[in-house]
Amino acid sequence: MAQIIDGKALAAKLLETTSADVAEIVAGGGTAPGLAVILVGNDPASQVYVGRKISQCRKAGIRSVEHRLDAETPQEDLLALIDTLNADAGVHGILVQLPLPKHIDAALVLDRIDPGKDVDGFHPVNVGRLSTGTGGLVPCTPLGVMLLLDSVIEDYRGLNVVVIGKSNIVGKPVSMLLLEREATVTVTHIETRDLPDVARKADIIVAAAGAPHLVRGYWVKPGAVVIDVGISRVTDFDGTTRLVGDCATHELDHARAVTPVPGGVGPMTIACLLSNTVLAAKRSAKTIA
Ligand SMILES: Nc1nc2c(c(=O)[nH]1)N[C@@H](CN(C=O)c1ccc(C(=O)N[C@@H](CCC(=O)O)C(=O)O)cc1)CN2
Repeated sequence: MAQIIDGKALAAKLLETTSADVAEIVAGGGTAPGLAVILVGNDPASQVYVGRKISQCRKAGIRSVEHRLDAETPQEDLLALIDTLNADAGVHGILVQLPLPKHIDAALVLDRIDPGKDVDGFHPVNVGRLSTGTGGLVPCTPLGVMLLLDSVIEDYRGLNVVVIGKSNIVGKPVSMLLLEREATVTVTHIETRDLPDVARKADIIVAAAGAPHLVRGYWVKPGAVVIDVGISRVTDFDGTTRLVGDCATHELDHARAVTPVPGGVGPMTIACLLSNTVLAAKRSAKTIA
């Protein structure tokens, strides 16, 4: 039976450490870290995620300000709000929830965030820093994936990792983090030939394709570690809906360890957002390099 890596438990631990960090900053006379969360439109899943981010901030002692904008908000208004938040010394982290409505150029918006406040790690400066291994803020989901992997793997050197999906949010940054640990990383995507054969050579699979149950049992070599980043809502015959990942976890008994969906990578994303906010606050106060 494969070990189930408990993302909820690991996220709870990280949140405890983050809360303790915040308490220490405040006890030392510093300002509590502040996070601004921008949500444009009414996407139901985004509303849930933003709600969770705000409530976790409250629990950790992070000041959070929510900016809910109408779906029709002009791009210029969103950019102007970011300019205001960039200039606000009480705001240490700025996050624009994705996806954005179609009339808004997401790249332009993300580029407008001060890189030091870019707690999502999506700004080109932070992307560059990650790819050159020179610090910066690291995107939350890839950071969460690494912490989950660190709970079962000590030494990545020479391990074969197959990343499924080449998105800017997960596939590319997680590949950079794994390269830093000297793993041998293969990034695959929709055009990759013989994907099951490629995957079968992996010691670690990071599945981030957003394709329900794409990774079947025969794709996974015995003893491999499988991190399932995908979260899709599927409807059963009787009309009930449920969340499933990119991996057919019920076929992965021969794996060494797997993350569940829900309860794996998802909770880590929010926990890492909070720890990035504290890191950004410490850097702005120059208490950390
Ligand atoms: N600005 C950003 N936008 C988006 C990001 C991001 O990191 N920054 N990631 C995703 C959405 N996301 C956070 O924003 C996110 C997704 C899922 C979860 C989560 O905890 N999932 C649960 C199950 C969810 C449920 O119960 O409905 C789980 O996997 O256990 C947290 C955050 C896209 N947008």
